[in-house]
Amino acid sequence: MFPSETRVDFKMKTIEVDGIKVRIQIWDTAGQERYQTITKQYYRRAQGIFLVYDISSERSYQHIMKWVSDVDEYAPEGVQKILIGNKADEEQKRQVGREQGQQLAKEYGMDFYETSACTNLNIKESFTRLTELVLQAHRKELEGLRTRASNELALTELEEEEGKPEGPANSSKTCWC
Ligand SMILES: Nc1nc2c(ncn2[C@@H]2O[C@H](COP(=O)(O)OP(=O)(O)OP(=O)(O)O)[C@@H](O)[C@H]2O)c(=O)[nH]1
Repeated sequence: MFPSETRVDFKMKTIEVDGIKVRIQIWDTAGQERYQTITKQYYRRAQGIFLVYDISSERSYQHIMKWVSDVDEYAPEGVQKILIGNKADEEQKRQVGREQGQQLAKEYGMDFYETSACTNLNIKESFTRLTELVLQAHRKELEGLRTRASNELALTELEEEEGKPEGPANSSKTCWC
C-alpha cells in the first residue's frame, strides 16, 4: 500500500510465458510533471517499461521523447522498453496515426502496440511481450556471467598448473628409492 500522494500504483500479476509462470510486479507511475521527482525513483529498479501515449492526444505522443530521455537517465542500462499507443478504441478522436507510433518505436528500437484498456485490445499481448523481453535479457546476462565465471576458472586452473613444480622429472628428484 502507498499513501495517495506518492502517485504510484502497484499490482502483482502472474502470467505464463513459454510455459513458465512468471510473477510480475507492475508499477504505474503518475504522468504529471509535478510528480516526476518521486516517480523517477521507481525507474531505478525497473526491468521493463511501457512508454504510453494516448492516440487521441498529439501532445501525449510528443511527450514520449521526454519519457525516453528520463528512462535513459534513470533506469538501469539493460531495461526493456515497449511503446504503447493507448485508447485505440477512440478511433473517432484519433490524433496520432498508427504509422507515427510505429515510426517512433522504430527510431528507438522498441516494439510497438496500440492498446485499449476499455476493449482489452493487446493488453495481454503487450504484457507477455515485455515479460518475454525481460526474461531474454535476464538469460543473456546470466549466460554472460556464466561464460565469464568459467573463463576465470579456466584461467585460475591454468595459472595454478603453471605454478606447479614439474611432474615426472621433479618427482624423480624427490624420489627416495
Ligand atoms: N476510451 C478509453 N479510455 C481510457 C483508456 N485507458 C484509460 N482511459 C481513461 O483515461 C482516463 C485516464 O486514465 P488513467 O489510467 O488515470 O491515466 P494515467 O495516464 O494513469 O493518468 P495519470 O496517473 O494521471 O498520469 C480515465 O478516465 C480512463 O478511464 C482506454 O484504453 N480507452
